[in-house]
Amino acid sequence: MPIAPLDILVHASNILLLVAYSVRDILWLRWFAVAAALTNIPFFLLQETVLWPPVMWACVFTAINLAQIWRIYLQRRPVRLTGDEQRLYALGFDSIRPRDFLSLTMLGAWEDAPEGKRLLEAGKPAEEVCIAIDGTVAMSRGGENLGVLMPGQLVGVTMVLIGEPSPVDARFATRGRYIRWPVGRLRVFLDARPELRAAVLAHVKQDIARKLYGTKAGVAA
Ligand SMILES: Nc1ncnc2c1ncn2[C@@H]1O[C@@H]2COP(=O)(O)O[C@H]2[C@H]1O
Repeated sequence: MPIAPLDILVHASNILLLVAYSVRDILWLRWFAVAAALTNIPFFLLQETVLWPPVMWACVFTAINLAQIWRIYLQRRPVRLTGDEQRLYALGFDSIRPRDFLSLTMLGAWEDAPEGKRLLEAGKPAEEVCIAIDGTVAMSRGGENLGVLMPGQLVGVTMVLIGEPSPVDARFATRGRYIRWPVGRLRVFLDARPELRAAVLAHVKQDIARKLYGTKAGVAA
């Protein structure tokens, strides 16, 4: 059976669609789907009576696929961390994927701290969890010095976990720089991302264990 020249477009389009359904990467699937639709459109346009409905639907599918392709490229962009983020990442967050880590830091706010800046007030609940990347944080209770937290250690996390007011004051013993996350926003954010939540909780457990046993990254008296 001879193949009409215009029918070649339909065959080519369906072969492209076949390839689209065979690939495993969603990005390639969408590119082949776009190619299939664009190959098919001239077939409908070149009929004696132009077949507008399939042309219109092919355009709709192509637009959706192109928008999704754009989104996938944005998601797959290499992650670039700022100086602060790189420093924090190196301070013990390297078990978290850089892209997840970036979304976590974007939720927080970076601040410079003068010496004496208070992060926790005895008797008040911790509303924020903080981590210094520079400077040390001294803890005290009733004037008694309880030790210092080093850069990379969480400040306020045990209070957040047990839901009780802080028994200690925590203040920067030196000038420093730190990131802070409001507890409420952090909870909502992590509840929607179970994998990242598990990774963050693993990090929290390690942090608490180090504080408990006073390892080199733990509380220094
Ligand atoms: N009674 C205490 N004695 C010594 N350190 C404490 C005491 N209570 C709390 N801390 C420390 O103070 C820190 C405040 O931040 P975290 O809750 O992350 O972890 C807390 C502990 O490391």
